[in-house]
Amino acid sequence: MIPKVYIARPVPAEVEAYISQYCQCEKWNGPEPITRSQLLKQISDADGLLITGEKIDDEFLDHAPNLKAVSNISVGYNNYDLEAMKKRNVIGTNTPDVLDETVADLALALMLSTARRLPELDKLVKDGKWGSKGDEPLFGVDVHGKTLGIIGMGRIGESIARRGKFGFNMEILYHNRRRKPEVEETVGATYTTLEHLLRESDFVLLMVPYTPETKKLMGREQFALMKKSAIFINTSRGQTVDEKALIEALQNKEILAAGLDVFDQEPVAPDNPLLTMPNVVTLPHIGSATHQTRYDMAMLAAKNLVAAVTGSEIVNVVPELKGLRPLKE
Ligand SMILES: NC(=O)C1=CN([C@@H]2O[C@H](COP(=O)(O)OP(=O)(O)OC[C@H]3O[C@@H](n4cnc5c(N)ncnc54)[C@H](O)[C@@H]3O)[C@@H](O)[C@H]2O)C=CC1
Ligand SMILES: O=C(O)C(=O)CO
Repeated sequence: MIPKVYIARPVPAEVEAYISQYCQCEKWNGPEPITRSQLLKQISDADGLLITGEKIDDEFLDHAPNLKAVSNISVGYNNYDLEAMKKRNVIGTNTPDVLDETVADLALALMLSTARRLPELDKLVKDGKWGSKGDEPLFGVDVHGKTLGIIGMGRIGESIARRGKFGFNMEILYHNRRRKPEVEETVGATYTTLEHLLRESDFVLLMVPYTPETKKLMGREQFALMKKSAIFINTSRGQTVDEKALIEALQNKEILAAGLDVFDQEPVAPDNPLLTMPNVVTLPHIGSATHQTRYDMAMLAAKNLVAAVTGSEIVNVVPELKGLRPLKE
């Protein structure tokens, strides 16, 4: 039997063609992203699914009794209810490695644009107010030579650390679930406690996955430990931050500024106070969004999916679901 797969997100034609060589494909063609209720109607006979971040939980799996594999076009897989998937023997995959350098570029871009106030000053120039903001000088703060504290020294964290060290001569502190001697060796990074990192860093950058353990990892207490002159960057997931505490820390000038690619609620609510703060640079979750990298991610996700539904060796099963074998029909 040829496996049936449902492609819930737009993918390049080559990616669809690749999947079609092995599977019977259906895909979402709507102009807007597929909604959950629309997706639930499409999956009743699917063996495999290609998605980006849709929640895979008990309710979802109840609608997909044949499902063997879900392939995320993203490295983060906090959308997987791992227990629900384990219970039903549904494999989940993700797309690590191919996006590391692109996301690291974006993290540095966010650091630079927050420190040097690029969006604010870009707007000034375009509004015809070259060089003037009343009496206030248009000065920012340096990035080079400062201390960068990375929370979550994984694949992307390491790519960021290299840029900080070798591109900007920064001192790198890191906090991670486990110590990484290889990064200490290659980048000269120093492993430290979260508290020490927060106290010492000029830039605090969050690059952990979103898990029950990292939920609101940055809260009121953590922001209070940061230097008043420090900049907070979040390129992980919005839920790793207590957003209310971040807003208060900015309002109370406990920290200088923030650069955010991710938010607790996405798309971010139009009345979110972060959107009106000139010292906050906001992006619409575009860490990996270059043509090449999104192509590579989609192709990798397609290969993971095809391997999973055809019973070949799958490259990127997420660690918590390794060892599952799809039930044979
Ligand atoms: N903004 C964006 O567009 C993107 C965001 N991401 C997010 O970044 C995350 C990280 O991606 P990778 O570097 O590929 O993952 P990774 O698994 O290689 O690295 C994550 C690191 O965080 C550490 N960690 C986990 N829990 C921790 C805790 N409680 N305290 C301290 N350290 C902890 C792990 O030990 C690991 O070293 C993804 O899970 C995703 O949520 C990833 C890509 C793009
Ligand atoms: O891959 C991820 O986890 C993202 O957030 C988008 O690339």
